[in-house]
Amino acid sequence: MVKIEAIAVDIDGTITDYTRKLCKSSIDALRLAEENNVPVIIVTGNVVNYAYATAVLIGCSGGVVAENGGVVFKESYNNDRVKKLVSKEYVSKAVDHLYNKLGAKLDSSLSSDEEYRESETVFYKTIDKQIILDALKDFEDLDKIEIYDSGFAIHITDIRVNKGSSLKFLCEETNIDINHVMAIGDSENDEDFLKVAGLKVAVSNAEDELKEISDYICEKPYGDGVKEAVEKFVLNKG
Ligand SMILES: O=C(O)COP(=O)(O)O
Ligand SMILES: [Mg+2]
Repeated sequence: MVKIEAIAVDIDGTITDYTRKLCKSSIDALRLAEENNVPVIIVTGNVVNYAYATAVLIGCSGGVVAENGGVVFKESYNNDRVKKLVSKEYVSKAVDHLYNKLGAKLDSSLSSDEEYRESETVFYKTIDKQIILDALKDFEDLDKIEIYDSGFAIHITDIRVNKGSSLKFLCEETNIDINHVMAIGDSENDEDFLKVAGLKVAVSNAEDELKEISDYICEKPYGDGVKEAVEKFVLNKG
């Protein structure tokens, strides 16, 4: 069994419940990991300031991958702590295309944190993903973007980055061997970072596609699943 030297963990649906409330069990488990010198990296589709606050409030020291890989944050970057890894050029073009096709009905679904998003655009699931996919069928740069359904929202991101490529980048910058990272997630936007990590874990509420690529599927959902994985693979309690 590979020795776990860091944990990479998703936020929504993994350390939170389905209403996005943080699970106490995951807070306790991740703090215990940190106390055992296993840093925790937050890997999320949320914006960097939201992810940063989550990391600080829990006590995670490993840095942050935000916006599905578009932005990373690490304390040790000193004056350059937040790094934007891709431009919003193609995403913005895609969003213009969507507005041209679908008009004002998109407005009510646009995520309220859009003004903070550096590299992607997010719509609430009040609009159907299929409507977005259909409207983008004739978008000229369709091969430059990716559409994810995180289970909580629909993300339009740049194909050049994902949670996996940016986790790798962050690990290289901070001298963490990715083969010794345990990655935990719940949804389709987590596949890329589970794939690059040494140990791939899905919480029990995860979608089937993620479970299929995982080394371990938790018996428990959400934060209780995170606790289960930390106890089993980091604290070696079973
Ligand atoms: O931003 C979302 O829609 C979900 O966020 P997550 O990647 O932390 O689950
Ligand atoms: Mg999630």
